[in-house]
Amino acid sequence: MAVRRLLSSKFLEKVSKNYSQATIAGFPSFVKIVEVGPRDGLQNEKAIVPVQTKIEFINKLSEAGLSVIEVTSFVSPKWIPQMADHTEVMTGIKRHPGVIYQALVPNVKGFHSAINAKVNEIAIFGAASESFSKKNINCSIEDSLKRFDAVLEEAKKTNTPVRGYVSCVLGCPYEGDIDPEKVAWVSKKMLDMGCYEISLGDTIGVGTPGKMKTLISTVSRDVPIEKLAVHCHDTYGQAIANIFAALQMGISVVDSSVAGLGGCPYAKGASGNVSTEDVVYLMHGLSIKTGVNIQKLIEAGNFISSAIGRQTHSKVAQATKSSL
Ligand SMILES: CC(C)(COP(=O)([O-])OP(=O)([O-])OC[C@H]1O[C@@H](n2cnc3c(N)ncnc32)[C@H](O)[C@@H]1OP(=O)([O-])[O-])[C@@H](O)C(=O)NCCC(=O)NCCSC(=O)C[C@@](C)(O)CC(=O)[O-]
Repeated sequence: MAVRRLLSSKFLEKVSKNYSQATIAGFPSFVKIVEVGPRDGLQNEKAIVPVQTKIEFINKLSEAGLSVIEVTSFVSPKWIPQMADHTEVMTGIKRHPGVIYQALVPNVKGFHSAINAKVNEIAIFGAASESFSKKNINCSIEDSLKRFDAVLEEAKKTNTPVRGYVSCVLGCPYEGDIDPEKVAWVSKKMLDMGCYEISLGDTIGVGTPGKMKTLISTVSRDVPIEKLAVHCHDTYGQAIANIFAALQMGISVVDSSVAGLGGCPYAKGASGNVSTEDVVYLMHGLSIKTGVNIQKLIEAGNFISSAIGRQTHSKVAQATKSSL
């Protein structure tokens, strides 16, 4: 009975209300969550998710109070068929004031399509591993940087903010360990091109907290800590621990995917991102503000999980369900 009470939604509310208390020393007072579920979460789904389902899903995420939502990607439909409906989805969603609706863009062609669909921001995506770069975007790291430079030049003309992703920061499915210095080098290049934020992607979720701390201390010598974000997949169950370690290092931007959806089609075996519900629960438990309503977030996660016929990977959503 006591356990059921602990897991009840009232308990969730209580944890969420904790964040009105004083911030715990050493942690940020606010963490920006970048919700990547509609893009990273769905891109790997074999069955095409109907446009209306995606739109309803994104509208629910907006209602949950997320301030940044990665809606889709303007990539080649031959490479990622699930994102071929990018324009319909981007133009079909209800825009909430103050919410940034972002999309992934690999090249200038994608940039123009994204701008025509009225994205607020774009994200370019590179890697710290040569092999992964070739598999994912069909070019070397050096060539990818030239492509990104061209995108950044276009973005300046329209004052479009650009975020940068670096994949394989804690390991690569093809090369194994990746030198943190290489991650720092690619991150600095993207920053110098004009990216306002660099998201460090543990694409295959192999990192552990000690490695995360070494990575952040290396990269933050070249990129200011306030411009860094972490993007953790949960393949080995380390994502929440890695995010906690990142917070201790001063990180205050975290990418996550509601219901723990996702995986990269060019990183075999990689599971979904850390679930947003679990991240929000962690933050609120640490008295860190997120602006997210956890109940509405869980509803959005349950909605998409049932629409695509999958169990949620969020421990918080599972606990809430089992207590009902
Ligand atoms: C980069 C390319 C395009 C190069 O692909 P390519 O084949 O080398 O490109 P291309 O320039 O030779 O063009 C080939 C065809 O694609 C078309 N094309 C070319 N560009 C576009 C575009 N923007 N939109 C629509 N169509 C496009 C182009 O028009 C042409 O069409 P065709 O003449 O054959 O009919 C391709 O490799 C690609 O689209 N890759 C995307 C891969 C991807 O989306 N991966 C998943 C996202 S990354 C990720 O998940 C990791 C992350 C970000 O979450 C962080 C982490 O976890 O680590």
